[in-house]
Amino acid sequence: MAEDNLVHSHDANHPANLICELCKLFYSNGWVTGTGGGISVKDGDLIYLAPSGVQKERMVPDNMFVMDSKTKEYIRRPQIYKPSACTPLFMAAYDIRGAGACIHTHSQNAVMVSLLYEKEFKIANIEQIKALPRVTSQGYLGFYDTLTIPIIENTAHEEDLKDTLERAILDYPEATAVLVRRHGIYVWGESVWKAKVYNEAIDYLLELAIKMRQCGIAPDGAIGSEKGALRVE
Ligand SMILES: CSCCC(=O)C(=O)COP(=O)(O)O
Ligand SMILES: [Zn+2]
Repeated sequence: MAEDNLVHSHDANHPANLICELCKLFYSNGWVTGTGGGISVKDGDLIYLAPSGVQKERMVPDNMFVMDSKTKEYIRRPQIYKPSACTPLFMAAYDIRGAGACIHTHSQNAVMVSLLYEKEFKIANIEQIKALPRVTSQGYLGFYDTLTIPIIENTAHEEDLKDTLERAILDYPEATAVLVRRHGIYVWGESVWKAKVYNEAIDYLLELAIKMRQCGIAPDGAIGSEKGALRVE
């Protein structure tokens, strides 16, 4: 294919190589098993997308789709595959937030939290929150800040999440992620590495919140509110 030079590179940081490397890592964390989930990367005007319905940990750069972000047309399109069903959702993060990469996982922590909370997930006063951006202003959240992630309802088909995901992105300008009930999470960032770190930090906080609730501790409670829960004096 004439456009193969768009995905063939010896540079480990080339988007086509990064998508394959990161999907292996995400697979080992249980985030993209059974073909679900994935990652898209934007490089200048080019958007790199994985194929749909494939084992994400076994992909090679040659499998990648490349879209022109301005015309929204594919300039590389492997014939034996369809592009990821997450493409319209990744586009929402690029078009509305100017993201540099967007990750979708089927993390069980994300699914579990979506079952425990109604409209939004909140957690406060935990050190790991400091890995997450303020988004509407420079810098990162502080230890005493509250992280809020909206939750949208799932749909029968991934692409049909587009309108509600876009609504949530607009309604929660400080969010860098959206949870999808009974499904997983979308996390984006200014660059591929920031998106990766945000996704890791959020998953840590989701897992922690589940454990806190199991112990009767409110994840968004004030410091000291845990004293009534379990503490043995
Ligand atoms: C078991 S995967 C169901 C579809 C889905 O939720 C998903 O994330 C698949 O994305 P793909 O990139 O394979 O179209
Ligand atoms: Zn999915």
